[in-house]
Amino acid sequence: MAVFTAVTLDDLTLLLKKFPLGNAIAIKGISSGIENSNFFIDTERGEYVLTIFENLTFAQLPFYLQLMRHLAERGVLVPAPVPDQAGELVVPLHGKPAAIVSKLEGSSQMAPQPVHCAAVGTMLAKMHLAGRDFALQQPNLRGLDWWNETTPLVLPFLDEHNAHLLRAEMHFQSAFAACDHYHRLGRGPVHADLFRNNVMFIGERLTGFFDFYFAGCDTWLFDVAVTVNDWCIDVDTGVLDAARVRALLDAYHAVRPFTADEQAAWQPMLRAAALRFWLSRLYDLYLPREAEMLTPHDPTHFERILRERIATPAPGLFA
Ligand SMILES: Nc1ncnc2c1ncn2[C@@H]1O[C@H](COP(=O)(O)OP(=O)(O)OP(=O)(O)O)[C@@H](O)[C@H]1O
Ligand SMILES: N[C@@H](CCO)C(=O)O
Repeated sequence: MAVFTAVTLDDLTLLLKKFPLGNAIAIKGISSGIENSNFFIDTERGEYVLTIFENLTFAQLPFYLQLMRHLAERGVLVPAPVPDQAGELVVPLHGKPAAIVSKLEGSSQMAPQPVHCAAVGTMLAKMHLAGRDFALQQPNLRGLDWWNETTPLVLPFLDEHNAHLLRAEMHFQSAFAACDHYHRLGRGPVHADLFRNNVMFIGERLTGFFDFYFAGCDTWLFDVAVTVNDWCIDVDTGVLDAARVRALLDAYHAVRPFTADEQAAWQPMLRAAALRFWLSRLYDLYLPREAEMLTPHDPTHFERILRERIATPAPGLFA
């Protein structure tokens, strides 16, 4: 159950007085999700999603919501935030920041085939291109600096085998981030968490990307690597499925062609993307925040993926 802050129909009626959405008709808590309180709301103008942000502050939210607005205005399929009568995208509700966004149709595709991966690749490339003229800047808050801060916090909890892997990979990634071709990689706003559960489909048609609350400015290739490490694997082993990898990468390449620098950076970037989620899952498991209310995700999944990416080269970005 992931409604941490309750909202009644009366609360919604009051809130909607500030929005051009007509009267409130119904509100229903959404049970999935571990970060925020989410609700489907029915209004006289249609169906929307209301989110109360449990951890992000008023100051942090404009980057995410304005990015979603920017992308939606450019035809990228993402929830469009609804401004209130004063033009604000973030409003207070029960003392916490809240936002209303359009509701995407469809559901998550948790057993993707190449056709789904191709649709994700196409939309991801469109998103990267559409983000090029986005004015706000925010670093990826789960990037190398955060890995450096987090590694010493989780190391004491690891056995020698995993501690060795983590130290060695941090060493490898620090060298990678310092090399010339890394600095030539294309950059911009990235989703940075585009897992199967953050994309909607109706059948084979992609209807939208959502949950932008780990977005930040980073290399586009990092976003591709995060996405491939989730969409194109056998979930039990972490081994890449060549047909799905090819479908996703070819579709992306057709919209925004990969560069030679990206090709050279691809194998280390897949490792970086695995490390990022291994670390965050270790952190959530061993150092849970006070407000954390649900079971953390299993870190061993990403330990397995990291070991597999080190052991087995992935298919290249292009032929
Ligand atoms: N714009 C939207 N349109 C349709 N459904 C949505 C939308 N936003 C959220 N949802 C639904 O709400 C659920 C929870 O949302 P979300 O994943 O953003 O929650 P969270 O607590 O931020 O998540 P997470 O666990 O992924 O960190 C989603 O699985 C989806 O079913
Ligand atoms: N996608 C992340 C959770 C944060 O959305 C994970 O699987 O660890």
